[in-house]
Amino acid sequence: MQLLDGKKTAEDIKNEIAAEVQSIKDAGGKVPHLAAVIVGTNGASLTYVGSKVKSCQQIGFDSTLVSLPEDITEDELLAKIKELNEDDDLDGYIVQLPLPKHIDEQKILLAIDPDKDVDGFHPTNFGKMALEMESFIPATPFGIMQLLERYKVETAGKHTVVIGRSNIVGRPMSILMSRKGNPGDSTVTLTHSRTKNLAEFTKNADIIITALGVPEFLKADMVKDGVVVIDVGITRVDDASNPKGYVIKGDVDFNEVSKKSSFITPVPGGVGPMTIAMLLKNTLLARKMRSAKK
Ligand SMILES: Nc1nc(=O)c2c([nH]1)NC[C@@H]1CN(c3ccc(C(=O)N[C@@H](CCC(=O)O)C(=O)O)cc3)C=[N+]21
Repeated sequence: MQLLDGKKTAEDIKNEIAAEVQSIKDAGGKVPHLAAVIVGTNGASLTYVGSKVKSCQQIGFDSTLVSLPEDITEDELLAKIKELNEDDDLDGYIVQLPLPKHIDEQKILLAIDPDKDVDGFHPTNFGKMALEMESFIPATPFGIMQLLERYKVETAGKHTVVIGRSNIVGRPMSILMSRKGNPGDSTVTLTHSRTKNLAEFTKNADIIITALGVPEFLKADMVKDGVVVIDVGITRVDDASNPKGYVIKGDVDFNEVSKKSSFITPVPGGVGPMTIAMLLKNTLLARKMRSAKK
């Protein structure tokens, strides 16, 4: 069993980006500038946005945190987005999801300038991804592809089973694994809450990618020997014995499933840190594209 160490790989990627930022600076250029919009306060969202800001400082990006009240109207949020689209200093931004229920998420994502959409959630970028054109790849799927690439996990001709069809992980992941190239060239099954006999699929999978949010859902008897397991689940489970008051659990029963795996990601320290690294990578790409345009 080999661990796919997201924490270490994310550090490597951040160091590579930091070196590029330094050479931009040396050449007298403008460093990338990333903003995050967060509406209201949710513990997990704050953690994520907090580590993003910290990473920006670490690698020499400019960063802006746009904190908006929970009761902001849709029109007010759209006005803010227009402002960010027009801000010439800003290279890319994300609008942290989920948004409060009174705001139409689709409408907000459509308003983001696709050239600044470093989350890759705008239909233009999603479409380009599906058509194998160059685009911003959503950070979590992009991070998973990087892990597979850097650890030289074979994917061509393999049967990949994705569990979960969310717009930000499961569905884009199924598209990326079926695209031509390495990693890719996989035969993909996208499973979800209406799938019957899920274990019949997972037992036949060479690669399993779980993005479900159900702690320890995937058990050892659901996988075959030598399987590659990518665990995208991160659920906070109350735990009074932990100083934080909670522990983070993935979708995979790691202790048992790891015994049968050829490669497996841990939680925490797997896909999560990669997500942040790839968001930074997309922001660097956005900066390069914008400077090439002028
Ligand atoms: N527009 C938007 N884009 C996102 O990419 C996005 C989002 N909204 N909303 C929330 C989810 C969640 N997400 C995480 C990223 C990193 C970790 C991460 O680094 N996790 C650490 C543990 C962190 C902890 O202690 O909670 C780990 O897995 O090792 C977690 C969660 C990005 N998301």
